[in-house]
Order: sequence, then C-alpha cells, then structure tokens
Amino acid sequence: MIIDSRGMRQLEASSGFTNAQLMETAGKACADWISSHFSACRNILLLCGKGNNGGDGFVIGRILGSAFHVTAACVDGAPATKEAQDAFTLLSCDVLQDPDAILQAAQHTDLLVDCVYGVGFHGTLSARMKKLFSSINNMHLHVCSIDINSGAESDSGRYDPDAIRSDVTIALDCYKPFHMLRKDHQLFKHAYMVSLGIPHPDHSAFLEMNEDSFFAGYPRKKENAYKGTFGKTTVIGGSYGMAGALGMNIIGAKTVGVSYLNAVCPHEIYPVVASRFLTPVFHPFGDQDMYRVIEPLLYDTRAIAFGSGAVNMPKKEEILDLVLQAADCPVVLDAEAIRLLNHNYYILRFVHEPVILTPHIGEFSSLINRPVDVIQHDRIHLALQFAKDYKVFLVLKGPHTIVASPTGDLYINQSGCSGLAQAGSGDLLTGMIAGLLTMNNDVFQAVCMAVWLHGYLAEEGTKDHAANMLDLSRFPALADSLYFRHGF
Ligand SMILES: NC(=O)C1=CN([C@@H]2O[C@H](COP(=O)(O)OP(=O)(O)OC[C@H]3O[C@@H](n4cnc5c(N)ncnc54)[C@H](O)[C@@H]3O)[C@@H](O)[C@H]2O)[C@@H](O)CC1
Ligand SMILES: Nc1ncnc2c1ncn2[C@@H]1O[C@H](COP(=O)(O)OP(=O)(O)O)[C@@H](O)[C@H]1O
Repeated sequence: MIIDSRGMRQLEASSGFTNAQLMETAGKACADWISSHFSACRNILLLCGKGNNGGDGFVIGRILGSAFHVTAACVDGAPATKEAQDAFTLLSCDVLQDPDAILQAAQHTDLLVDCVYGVGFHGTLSARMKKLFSSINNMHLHVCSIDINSGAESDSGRYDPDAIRSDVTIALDCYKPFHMLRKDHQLFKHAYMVSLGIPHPDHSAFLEMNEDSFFAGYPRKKENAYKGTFGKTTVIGGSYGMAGALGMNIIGAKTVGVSYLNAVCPHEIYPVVASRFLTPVFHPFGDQDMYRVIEPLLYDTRAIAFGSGAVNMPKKEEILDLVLQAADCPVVLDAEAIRLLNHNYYILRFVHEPVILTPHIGEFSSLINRPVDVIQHDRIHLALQFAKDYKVFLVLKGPHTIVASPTGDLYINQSGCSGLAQAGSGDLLTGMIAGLLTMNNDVFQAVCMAVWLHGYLAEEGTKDHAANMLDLSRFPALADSLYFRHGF
C-alpha cells in the first residue's frame, strides 16, 4: 500500500498504539532487519535528527548495541519530541555532536544508518547539513536509510541534491510516494518495507497496478460479441514525414485488443499507412474536406486520440477546436495537440468530456512555462495541481509515468524500462490509452491500465533482448501472450 504523510499520520493515530509504542516497534523492526542483512558488520554509525525519525534511530542503536559496536551522532541538535527524548535516555553508546568527529567516525564505520529526517522533512537542507551529507555521500559507505532518505520529501518526491544516498531504504509500514520514484531520484538502490502492525484501510488515493488489477478492469469478449460491442476507437494522427506516428497509434490500439478502429490521417500519408495496416477503417482528409470527414466520426466513437505525429497535419488548429467542442467521449491529446495548447490551455476548463493529456517532461515544461529541472524535482505536485486546475487527466511521461486525476487521484507507474526511451513509444501509448478508454468507462483506471501495460510489455519485450533493441511492433504479440496466460 502507498500512502502520503497525512494518511500515515491518520493511520498511526487510529492504530490504537501510542507514538512511543510505534517508535519502539519501528526501531525493533529496523534493527532486526539490519542485523539479519548486515550481520558481517562490526561498527555501525547512526546519524540521528531531532524528530521522531531520530527517535527511531535511538531505539535501533539501543537494540543493535548488544551485538554491534554502535556510535550515535545527534547531527541536528538535541531530540525535540517526547518520544525521541525518552528513546535517547535509554541509549548507552557513545554520542557524537561535532561534525568533524562525526565524519571521522564515518571513515571507520561498516554501516551508516541514516535517521536524520523522515516524513517530517520539507524544503531544502541547511548549509551545515548539505556540507555534512555531501561529505558522507562522497565517502561511498554502506548506507541504510530509515523510512525516507534524509533530504527528500515523502509526498512530493522533491529532494535536495545533497540528500543522503543509500544502498537500502527501509519504509515504515507503507511505501510513500518517494519510494515509488526511485528511477527519477536514484537516492536508494533497494527499498524494503517493515510492518508496524497497523491495520490498513481497503482504499488508498494511490492506485497500484499489477496483472491482477489490470485484468480486473479488462473486459472479456462474450461468445455473442460483435465488432461494435466495445464501440469504436478513433485515432487522428500522422502527417507528411511522420506517417509512422499514426502507425504506432494503430499498433497501440491493436495491443489492447480494439475491435473497431477508425484511423484518420491526411491524404498524403494514407497510401503508406493503409498499405501497412489492414484492419483499421481509414478516413483520409485534406484542407477542403476536413470537417466533412472528421465531424461525423466524433459522434460515433467511444474514445478519440489526436496529435501523434500531427506536426504537418493540415487544419490541425481547427481539428483541435472541433475535437474539444464536439466530441462526446474522452479525448486523448498527445504531442502536437499539446503543443497547440501551449498558449491557450485555459480552454481545457470549458471542455465537458474527459480530456487526457500525455506530455513528456519537455512538453509539460513548454505547456506550463516552467523549466524542465523544476518539474523534474516536483513532478507529483505539479501534475496534481495542473490536473486539478484544468480538470484534466494528466499523464506525465517518464521513467516513472505519473497519472493525476482532476479529483486528486494519483498513480505512479512502476513498470517499464529504458527500452521505451525511443521515438514512437509515446505514440504507441496514446493508441493504447484510447483503446482502453473504449473498453472501460472509468477514465482514471483505463489510463493507468494502459500506462502499466505499456511498461509491462516493454519489460517482457526486453527479457531475451538488449534493452536498446526493444521492437515496438511486437507489442500486440507480447500482449497476446499475457491475455492468453490469463485465459482470454
Ligand atoms: N507516530 C509517529 O509519528 C511515528 C513516527 N515514526 C518516525 O518518525 C518520522 C516522522 O517524524 P517527525 O514527524 O518527528 O519528523 P522527522 O523526524 O522526519 O523530521 C522532522 C524534524 O525535522 C525538521 N525539519 C523538517 N524539514 C526540515 C528542513 N528542511 N531543514 C531542517 N530541519 C527540518 C522538523 O522541524 C522536525 O524537527 C517517520 O518518518 C518515522 O521515521 C516512527 O517512530 C513510527 C511512529
Ligand atoms: N527510461 C525509461 N524507462 C521507462 N519508460 C520510459 C523511459 N524513457 C521513456 N519511457 C516511456 O516511453 C514513452 C516515451 O514517450 P515520448 O517521449 O512521447 O515518445 P514519442 O513521442 O517519440 O512517441 C513514455 O511512455 C515514457 O514513459
């Protein structure tokens, strides 16, 4: 289960345990984990802060003290919470405070346990702490962080560049959004979770996807199905020089098992694409007949995708207006369609049907006019804010794609691999999203299913191949194996 700091505090408050009991349980669970996984260590140095994360450290130190040579360091002053103070008084090891003495002790330690800041950390590190943490990071020690790597925020995943880097981070009771963003921040190599025995609710605002949850939302074709059972999917994409983008939309729709696909493209690329794909119904258009071709399709489809490879598409501005005004189904806007919104994305507030935007970080940077590095450090918050302000479903693509809903639901994707870092994989995802929107009325669920499946199939496709050789045209075959394995 994934939970934010507010949810965690609520869980703790309603757990029936006191804070002191929870701290004792957390400290003991971490100490047990450390002794079984780092049994070869002799010297352990605990870096403790003044909050309850530091308190966990004092409990860990007390317990490990019976089997290891433990030194504790209060790096941020005396313990400030009642529970941390009580835990500190029971500690019998050496306690350091001077930064030079701490760094010297670090040179002789086999394992450094980082308990300076946990979920209570916000903002940036002080100059003093940056200096200490960067010296420690430069020593390349074995490091185990408790709950959250110190210097990173639990909920937003924002992190100070000098945040502590660890081999292992032990999450207390639940994973937090921070743990779900490992590929972005790379602050830990592995994360494990220890239970505090707190009862968990059935529902969390954070969606998790796996094979089971995917198939819970993936409809089965009944015996008496016909080609229109799930309705039609319409993709509008490709243009001179970018015919392949429409091809990837089509492969994406095929990957999720769409049974009736309208493929809409400019006349000049129609022969190329139509000679390659046999099953879509093609609707070529030009300057003169754009409205006549596209408008009727909008009333007879369950999901529309527009924008992949549309850079040179005739009448692209008019198509965007038409789609946003006339469609009576979810609309996925990708690539060029997002760029067209750059200076007037406020119009999204006036669209009645669900809109799904699929920017990568560069496109999102242009859209909201913020630098890429600012977005990179604050992806969750900015994605949620944009989704809420403009009432859209935002799919912010990257190694961990984030899906944010207008009502604050969040999904942080864990599937995928660097094989997807190639031109065309976003177009493929767009076709998959549009296809699943046709089959599942729950927009957030359908979008998250597509994002998860896209990453999952990339992992499957690179199992016996080099990651940089992922062949996107194999996605329908890879998906077929998955569906077949699940009895479809
Ligand atoms: N019931 C509980 O609250 C439990 C908490 N536990 C531990 O307690 C942690 C949370 O404890 P706290 O809420 O005390 O917070 P933390 O111990 O994570 O850190 C908060 C302290 O850091 C300071 N701080 C925050 N941002 C800072 C910044 N940018 N620069 C410098 N100082 C900053 C705060 O003023 C506060 O003193 C959890 O991560 C977990 O390790 C566990 O003991 C289990 C039970
Ligand atoms: N290193 C990576 N790990 C996992 N997924 C990745 C990685 N790099 C890119 N992706 C995924 O690949 C896709 C790339 O999309 P995009 O950049 O829009 O490609 P294009 O526009 O060329 O089709 C996104 O879904 C993104 O999440």
